[in-house]
Amino acid sequence: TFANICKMFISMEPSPMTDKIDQWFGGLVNGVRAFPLNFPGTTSHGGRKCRQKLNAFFREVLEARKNVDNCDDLMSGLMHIEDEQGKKLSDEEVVDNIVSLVMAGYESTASAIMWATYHLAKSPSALAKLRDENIALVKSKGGSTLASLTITRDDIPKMKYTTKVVEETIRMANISSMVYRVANKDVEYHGYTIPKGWPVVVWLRSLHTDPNYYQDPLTFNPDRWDEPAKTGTYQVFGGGYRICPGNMLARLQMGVAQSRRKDKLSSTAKANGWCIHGFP
Ligand code: HEM
Repeated sequence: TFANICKMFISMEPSPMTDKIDQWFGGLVNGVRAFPLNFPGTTSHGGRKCRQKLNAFFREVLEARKNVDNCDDLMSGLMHIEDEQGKKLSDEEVVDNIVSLVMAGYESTASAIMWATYHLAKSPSALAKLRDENIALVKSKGGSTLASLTITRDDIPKMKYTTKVVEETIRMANISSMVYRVANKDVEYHGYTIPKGWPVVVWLRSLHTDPNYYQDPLTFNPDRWDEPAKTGTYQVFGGGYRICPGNMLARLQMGVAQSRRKDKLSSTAKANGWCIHGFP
């Protein structure tokens, strides 16, 4: 996947350098999730260093493009895009967009697919239902094996159980466990006042595991999505103007990944004694 990202974003072919960039992104993601202690040796500090290396690298690519740009990739698109007044993005904004898009769109979906694998492996009944749906889909398209299944847009509405698996996975996995906001007016909350202008961390994970909203919240139960969540209680992709713009793409990618599931996951899980570890 990362090799594809490098091709699409900066027309770069796989090389030892792309491996290095992948590692820097890994370090950056760890740093973002870590406690923000910025001194040498901490994960947060390591993340900041990775970010500096990424900035320097993408800046170099961008500078080289200023002389000759015959590429048809994301960086080129960002360099040339103009708003209604003809204003272009600054160099810093181009680099920031590249870094945030890779961070937001790559690790997030990959982690979510990993968590789906984990939960399905621990839940043989859910895996069996998913498999039944996939096999029915294969047959409806005249195929005989899961490997032959190619999902098209028309298939998506038929993948009802798959959709429930996807929603239940992202509810439980909470890949983005929080969003950041600023209070735009004084807010009273449980006897406390959050003054206007204060930065606030909205801890989404507690919302999605609150027994007031989700019965038996730590149990993986895709069928709970037979009923929609109560308004405001499901914000895996954030909300409002800043809602994740990749949310439908992520759901689609996760759904397609589920269509190739084998039925041997549960024995692998048992053999390996898998257990849940929260994100740091
Ligand atoms: C399971 C996968 C994903 C999850 C759980 C997720 C979750 C989130 C969350 C919670 C936010 C913050 C929204 C807010 O502040 O209200 C966000 C922002 C964002 N996401 Fe995602 N995301 C996922 C996949 C993706 C993908 C695939 C892309 C792009 C290809 C993407 C691009 C972005 C961008 C650019 C932002 C920043 C939006 C802004 O600040 O205006 N995300 N995402």
